[in-house]
Amino acid sequence: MSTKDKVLVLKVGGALMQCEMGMARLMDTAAKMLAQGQKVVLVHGGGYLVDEQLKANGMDTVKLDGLRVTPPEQMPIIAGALAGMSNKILQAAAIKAGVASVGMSLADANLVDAVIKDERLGLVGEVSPKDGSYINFVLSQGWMPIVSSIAVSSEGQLLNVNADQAATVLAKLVQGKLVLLSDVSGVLDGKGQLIASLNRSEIDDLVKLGVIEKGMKVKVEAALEVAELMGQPVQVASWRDAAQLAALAQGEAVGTQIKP
Ligand SMILES: Nc1ncnc2c1ncn2[C@@H]1O[C@H](COP(=O)(O)OP(=O)(O)O)[C@@H](O)[C@H]1O
Ligand SMILES: CC(=O)N[C@@H](CCC(=O)OP(=O)(O)O)C(=O)O
Repeated sequence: MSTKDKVLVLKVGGALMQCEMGMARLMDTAAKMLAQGQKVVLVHGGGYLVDEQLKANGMDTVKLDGLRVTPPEQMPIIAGALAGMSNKILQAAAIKAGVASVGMSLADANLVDAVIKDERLGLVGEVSPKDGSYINFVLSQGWMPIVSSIAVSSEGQLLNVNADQAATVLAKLVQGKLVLLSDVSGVLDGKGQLIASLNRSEIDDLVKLGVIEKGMKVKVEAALEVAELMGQPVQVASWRDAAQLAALAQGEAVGTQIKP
């Protein structure tokens, strides 16, 4: 299978939804890729919107090791911000760029199995791939799935899944190529310089030193899991950087390569 035959699983972080220009550029890039026959799954976060909505409802944000502690009373607001607001803002940007999309979440069509990850985190989900038939059907129609990281357990409980982890599961489900786009150009070293590539032992060292922390720690660990499982590099780059997006559309390596 050539690289282009592989589905591209593109994950964007929540800061994108606050940047009209960033969304327009990203969707133009997606439109170009689709026109070239490249299948794209867009997975999104929305952490900033969740923070805003919790605040507007008088609730606090607590994070543990980059993951949001999710008490039951926050779940409706979190689901609304991610599966509702963020998902539809991105669909609107897609439509504006001429991209036909299907807005969905991890709860759709048996995509994943979801369980509570760790009682200390409340309603945070851990997901594993289950059934790719619906997402593959959507891709076969030339539509772009836009997927939020809200899942539902077999007991019918809504669960909040970190969006980088959601992207890894979808990459496994469609055997795709994973690119994680954030608001930084990649993984940065202690001096703020872009690191071109990282393997497990280098990541462990930088985590121990506290250079890679919070959301970036979750991200590189998610990337490493897919890189090792699928024997291919995962890229961490930025949706803000027009040059990186243009290179991505050409199938070039961008940002930091997380290598098996
Ligand atoms: N070594 C690092 N290099 C780059 N960013 C880092 C690093 N360590 C921590 N970060 C933080 O991680 C953030 C990206 O993670 P996160 O906020 O979860 O992004 P997203 O919402 O795009 O998934 C950066 O904006 C930065 O604040
Ligand atoms: C469990 C957990 O942390 N869930 C995340 C889901 C959204 C997300 O990951 O958004 P970004 O990609 O913008 O960071 C949250 O509630 O913020």
